[in-house]
Amino acid sequence: MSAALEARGVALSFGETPALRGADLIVETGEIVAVMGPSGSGKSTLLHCLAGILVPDAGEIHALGRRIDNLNEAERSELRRDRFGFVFQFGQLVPELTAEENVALPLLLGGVRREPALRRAREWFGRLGIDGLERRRSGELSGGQAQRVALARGLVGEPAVLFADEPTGALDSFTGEQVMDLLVDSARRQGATVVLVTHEARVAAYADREIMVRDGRVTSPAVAS
Ligand SMILES: Nc1ncnc2c1ncn2[C@@H]1O[C@H](COP(=O)(O)OP(=O)(O)OP(=O)(O)O)[C@@H](O)[C@H]1O
Repeated sequence: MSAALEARGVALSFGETPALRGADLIVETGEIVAVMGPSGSGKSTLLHCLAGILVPDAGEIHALGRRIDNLNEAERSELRRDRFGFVFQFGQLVPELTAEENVALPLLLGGVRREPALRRAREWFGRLGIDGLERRRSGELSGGQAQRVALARGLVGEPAVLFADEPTGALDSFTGEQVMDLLVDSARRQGATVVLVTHEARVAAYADREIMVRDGRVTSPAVAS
């Protein structure tokens, strides 16, 4: 296996608050890694650094065979748009858009024309068990339905890496497990690498490997054994 993502000695502070203090991590291609650890330990900050959203103060980030921490904002934004997918805790759908437009959004931003983008978006509704909801707006969806729409949006562009930050955090346990089943199944089907931040052991159990972040460092195990 080759590495999809690597953090080397990554440090980042928010003002006086150190969030990461020398985090090391290697995620292999196609691997599903759960990032666990106490509240405030730096899990989300690590995900944001690996995804090129935040730039570390020190250390290096490598993604998909290139160093990314020294790219400029436009280059990182292009990388995120073209190669990464994202799912967040509260779905963060655009309320003015229909569900299918939300799913199509990464394709539209990537330059795909509206009709083919919507066609590809619609394919996901059957796949994720939410057909019939294509024209609804986010205010007309249940939490579980909205999170499936968000998952479809994260995967529609066939990203090399899916970043999921507490994707089930706002869901009851049954709905959360349904969303995790779909996330893992779809990611494996696409061969996507997944970085999953969660504080729930039940959710982490879906991953190939669990890593622990404490006080801004990866304490166990930073590399697949
Ligand atoms: N935008 C920000 N501005 C200031 N401090 C921040 C910011 N984001 C994170 N921090 C601080 O950085 C540290 C790490 O935060 P981070 O969100 O990465 O932790 P976490 O492990 O994901 O926590 P949780 O499980 O509670 O979401 C915390 O001390 C947090 O307060």
